[in-house]
Amino acid sequence: VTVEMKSSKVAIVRMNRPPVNALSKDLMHGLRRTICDLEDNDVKGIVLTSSSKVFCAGLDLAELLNPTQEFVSSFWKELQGLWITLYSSRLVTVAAVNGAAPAAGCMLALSCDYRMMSSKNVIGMNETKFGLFPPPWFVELMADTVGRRKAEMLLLQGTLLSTEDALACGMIDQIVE
Ligand SMILES: CCCCCCC/C=C/C(=O)SCCNC(=O)CCNC(=O)[C@H](O)C(C)(C)COP(=O)(O)OP(=O)(O)OC[C@H]1O[C@@H](n2cnc3c(N)ncnc32)[C@H](O)[C@@H]1OP(=O)(O)O
Repeated sequence: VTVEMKSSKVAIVRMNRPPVNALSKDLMHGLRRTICDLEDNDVKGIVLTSSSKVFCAGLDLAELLNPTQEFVSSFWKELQGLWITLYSSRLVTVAAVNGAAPAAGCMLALSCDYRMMSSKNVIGMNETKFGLFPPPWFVELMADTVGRRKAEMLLLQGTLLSTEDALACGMIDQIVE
């Protein structure tokens, strides 16, 4: 995770785990620590974005291949901790979605106060496409953002929306070129 101060009050927080910013346990820990440190330093707002062409590919599936019970438990704790920290942060949080944002990548964006997204990208929770279902708090985030029925349809079908369709249903707030 890298931090660039745009002024004394606004920080650009970039996920920097090539090639796709898959959320490993370490990346989630680093993100959470970064947000907490900025909160402690009188910063007012952050822009969460990526240093590569993918915003965030969601959870690191490689780390979740044949894990021990202990690892799954600590991974889950880190995931929940990151969500709680970002969602409940006192900072003004803006997601600048500058690449694909599937599954937990979408969760990060929906946990922010405002979402802008570049065109020709995709965002959504596609877990059902590979036999998983998003955790309940992912579901609630989506329902709070786009409405319950729309969320049910998107989540059941594991739909990834284009930037334009995401704007049309309110999943994002602005398209930025
Ligand atoms: C503790 C239990 C938790 C249960 C939770 C259930 C909820 C699950 C939430 C999730 O987030 S699951 C993850 C879902 N993510 C996806 O479906 C995204 C999959 N990836 C893609 O669609 C694409 O990679 C991309 C993000 C659109 C980028 O495409 P691009 O063409 O730019 O790159 P690729 O050539 O596809 O990938 C490059 C490289 O990265 C590896 N990779 C991609 N995604 C992941 C990932 N999520 N985890 C780990 N690794 C990933 C991909 O395999 C390639 O690797 P190499 O072949 O180069 O080694």
